[in-house]
Formats: sequence, structure tokens, C-alpha cells
Amino acid sequence: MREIPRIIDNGNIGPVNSTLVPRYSGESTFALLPRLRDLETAGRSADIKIVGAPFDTGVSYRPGARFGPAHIRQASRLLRPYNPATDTSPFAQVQVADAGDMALNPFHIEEAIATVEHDALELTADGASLLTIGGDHTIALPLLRAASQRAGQPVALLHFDAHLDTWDTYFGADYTHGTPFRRAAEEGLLDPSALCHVGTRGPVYSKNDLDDDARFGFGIITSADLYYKGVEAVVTILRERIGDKPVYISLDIDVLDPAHAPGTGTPEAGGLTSRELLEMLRGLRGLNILGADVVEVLPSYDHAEVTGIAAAHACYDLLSLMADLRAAK
Ligand SMILES: N=C(N)NCCCC(=O)O
Ligand SMILES: [Zn+2]
Ligand SMILES: [Zn+2]
Repeated sequence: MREIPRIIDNGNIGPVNSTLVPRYSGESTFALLPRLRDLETAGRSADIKIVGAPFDTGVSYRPGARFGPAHIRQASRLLRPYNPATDTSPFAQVQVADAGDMALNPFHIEEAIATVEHDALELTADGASLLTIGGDHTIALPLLRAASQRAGQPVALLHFDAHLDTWDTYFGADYTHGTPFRRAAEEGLLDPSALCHVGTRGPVYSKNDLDDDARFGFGIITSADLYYKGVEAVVTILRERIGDKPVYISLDIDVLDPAHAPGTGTPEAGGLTSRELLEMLRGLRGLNILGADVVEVLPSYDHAEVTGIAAAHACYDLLSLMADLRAAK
């Protein structure tokens, strides 16, 4: 068979050229980007790596996020190399590659968490930036451990989610998808002066949940705040809060309204549109982004790839921010 033609721009090996090869055929890597393994075999490395974390042992309601990485990759086949919203070509600015999936033990949460931390550190040992596609939100804890270790300091956090995820325990378990940011705060991974949830909504267990959350230092822009203030005003607030601190972005796809992301584990009514989310992400240009994740995508509850497409586009705009930052350095 003939060699698959890729787009090579600015010396970087990009996606399969989908004007020459049907984009629905062949291996499913994120945005049809090259595999990290193949780049490394050719003696090259990547500036930004995308890795899957297929894991959903930490969920409290619908299971299925273990199939999220494959679904996001499949939905990302239609992405194109130039991003008009930011006037950037992320896959030409820097080398981006798909590192495949971590091998996470579904029967042992602590072991899976340790593997995520280990693999994230290994993938970033050469200075690369990491975008992780989940997987349930449990994985944000080891990803934050790795990010703050790399940064050598507690990190700022922008957390897009319907939920706080600063709850304490479920069934006595410390490590679940509802508890990663409480554990991260307890472990000293977070800079309490630069933390914000965005898109929060829906009932919680008690008013105390909000008091605990504020005690860890989190600010909250609820979904209703965004509706009343608008994207631009919210972006200004977020930029002021984060400043130039190294920031990790954790994006639970349930931040979107179930109309925009039905395929998720703990859906809540009254959420963001995908347009609002993408516009907010674009407003974060220039922030010192250490790494990011997009989690909680469940193909079994998705329809017509609605959630997969939203997640793939959120990943694309996160990659655009990360690539632009690295290219400017
Ligand atoms: N991280 C996500 N998606 N959800 C957390 C919800 C935890 C709960 O069942 O209360
Ligand atoms: Zn959530
Ligand atoms: Zn979450």
C-alpha cells in the first residue's frame, strides 16, 4: 500500500492530508495526527502530546467514560489544520502527536492513579506539554500531581465543570470523580489564590459543600453568572484571577448543557452551550498553561457524536492555546 500523505508545515509532521486520503479511513489518532511512537522511531520528539486515560472506576452514576478517549479521537477526524478563531495553525506552530492510551487497572483505583501520575511525568520529562483525554474526573488528581511537580510549585487551576468535585468521600472512598480537587488541595498541589470553577450548577449535598469549597480558595463562576455577565466579562475575571501563574485547565464535558453534551456520566440541566465554552477557551490566550484534560465523555449515552464533537473541538482550542504559547517562547 502507498505511504499515507501527511501535511508537513513549518517542518512539523501534521495530520493525514484529508484532501488525499479519506478522513474516515485508517487509524484513529487525535485529529489524524502522527503517533508519538512513529515520530520517536524516526528520531523525533513532540512539543505537545495527547494521551488517552481510559478509566471510569471512580464514577458515582453512569459508567462508560473508559470509552471516552476512543470516542473523542473518532469525533476529531473532521478537525482541520487552521484555526480561524485564533488565526493559528497549532500543528504547524509546534510538533503535536498522539501518545496513545495509558494502561490503567480498572480493578484498583489507587494503582490506576499511580499509573496516570507516572505516565504523565514520563511523557513530560522532555519538556513536552500534555493534553489528557479521559476517562472520569478521578484522573485530574494524578495529573495535577504531575503538573505541580513539573512546575516545582502549587499551580493555578481553571476548572470547567457542572460540579465542584471538592467533595470528601463516597462510600468512604477518598479517590473518586467527585473528590479530585479536595485531595489536590489537601496535598498542597493548588495555589489557593488562583483557583476557579466555571459553569457550576445544580443541587449539592448541603450548603457546607460550598463553604468547604471556598475554604480551599476556589472562586465560582456559575453557569447562571455566565449567562448574566457574558463570556467577555467572565474571561476578564478569569484572567485577573490567574494572572501569569502556571495554570492547569481541567474540563469536565458536563460543563456543557446536556443538550450540547448528552454523553456524560452526571448530567445537570442549565449548562453552557458549546459556543460559550469555545469562546471562553479562546479568551484564555497567552495564559501560562501547563497542561489540560478533557474528561467525562461517555459514548454510550451520546447521540450523533454530539458530545464527542464538542469534546474534540474543546481539545482543539486547548491545543491551539498550548501551541501558541510554546511557539511564542
Ligand atoms: N465529576 C463529575 N462528573 N461528577 C461528580 C459528581 C459526583 C456526585 O455524584 O455527586
Ligand atoms: Zn462534572
Ligand atoms: Zn467533574
